[in-house]
Amino acid sequence: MGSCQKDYFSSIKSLEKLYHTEETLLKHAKDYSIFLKAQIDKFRKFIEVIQDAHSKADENPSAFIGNPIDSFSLIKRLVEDWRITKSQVENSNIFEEISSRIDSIISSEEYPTEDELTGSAEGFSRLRDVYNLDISEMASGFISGIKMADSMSWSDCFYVGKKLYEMGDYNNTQPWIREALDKFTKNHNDDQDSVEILESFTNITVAINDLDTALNTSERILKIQPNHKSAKFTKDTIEKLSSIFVRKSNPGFYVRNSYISVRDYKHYEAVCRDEITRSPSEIRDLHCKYESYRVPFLKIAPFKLEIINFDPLILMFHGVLYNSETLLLKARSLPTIGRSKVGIVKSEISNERTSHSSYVNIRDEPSLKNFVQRIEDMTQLNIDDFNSVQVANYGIGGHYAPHHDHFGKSDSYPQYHLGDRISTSMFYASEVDLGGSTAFPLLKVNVKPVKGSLLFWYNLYSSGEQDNRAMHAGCPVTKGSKWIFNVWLRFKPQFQKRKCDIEDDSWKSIRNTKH
Ligand SMILES: O=C(O)CCC(=O)C(=O)O
Ligand SMILES: [Fe+2]
Repeated sequence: MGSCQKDYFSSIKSLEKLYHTEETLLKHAKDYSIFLKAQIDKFRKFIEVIQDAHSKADENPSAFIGNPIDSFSLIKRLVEDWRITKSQVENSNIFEEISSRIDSIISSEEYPTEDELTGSAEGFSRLRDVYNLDISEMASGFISGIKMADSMSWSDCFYVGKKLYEMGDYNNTQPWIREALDKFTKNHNDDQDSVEILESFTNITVAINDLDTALNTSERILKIQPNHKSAKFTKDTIEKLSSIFVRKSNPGFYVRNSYISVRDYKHYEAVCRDEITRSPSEIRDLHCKYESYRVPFLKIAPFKLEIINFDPLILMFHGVLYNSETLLLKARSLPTIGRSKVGIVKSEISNERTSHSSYVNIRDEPSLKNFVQRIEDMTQLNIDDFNSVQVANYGIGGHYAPHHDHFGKSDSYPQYHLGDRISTSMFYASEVDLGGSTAFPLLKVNVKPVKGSLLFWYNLYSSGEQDNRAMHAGCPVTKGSKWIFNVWLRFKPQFQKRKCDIEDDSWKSIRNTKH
């Protein structure tokens, strides 16, 4: 041993040194156990929160996730919280088994992606915009005055804000971040653990130019850590700036999606909210009737027809879709259903239209023979060239911004020789719990979905000119899910069916589009 011998046992001093070494080890061990305990407490809390949510859903999971708050929380938990939990478990090296189990779920193909969380947050902002919802109310689980879910946590609200920020929707970012901060402040004391969170609040509020909030959070950080560099920098900069400029408490810029031309969009939103409606004299002559169109079969079972608008004609036929037909069309659409696209020639995914859709070839389905016949009976149009039904499904916050079903100016659409889309026949294939109506902004008409009914309208004047008054939209779905089946018939095969005016009556567009 020679010179290597430390002779600890012979030296109190040396033993004392060892004692201190062990003391340090012990401290490390304690730190480690505190860390583990904190991890376990966090983990337990995480389990409790999810367990809590699941026990409420046990009886009827589909009703539970059928509202925007719970469905957002579910996706957020899957996309964010489970990933974080997984990495915490991994780091502690203790739960390798659990980690690999979680991993196999997280990496499975069905697992929601970041895009889903983004889409869900975007739906939130749309609901708020279109229905003028109050964010605090939403965050406490209320939508349009109805209690739909438990309160959202501060981090749920923060993630909504963060996602909206990433999407460039800065105007909607601020209220969510402020709501998150309010919740965080109510439920936490400012201590060392808060610093990182307050930093995130500071960063995002600086980014959206909400400098009042950024100043508040950096001052709070400095109370906990007086030498915190970036908080100091932020505070100093804001104070310097405000000695030069008058500080605004609102974000200094306003960005929304490019398809929103503000005036028309505001008008459409007001029609969705039933804030803009027709006057009593405009609706005076509307009525319901039994209609058999001189078809012998319909004499026995006439259509229940509701006239929604006279010019342009909008009709609603009630009780014209059987459950068996709904199930069949949905089932046939499922293998190919995907995110809806817009544009006829070069169609692409857009947040103008946030639904899923696909086409089903009805000529392949002998059991849809009556369904096809019914379309002919209702529309009184020629259906020889119609072969496929578009099946579309909207989730919460899903919508279709105002648009025309006619082809616009393009002459390169499919089967051009058949002419433009003369009419739309749209079946409502589900009840929608809240929202999801079909709005005709220029006509101030807002039709609520009724399962099993068909909404019919013309997109062209009888002269064949495009009738722009028929502009329409699918208002965002607030609760539940919306299914529709679309049938578009073409102009040219109707030459013997719809009396064709020689006069170009497109001037009506100009006269009737004022609002
Ligand atoms: O969802 C709606 O109510 C409207 C759908 C629509 O306009 C379309 O699919 O072209
Ligand atoms: Fe449409």
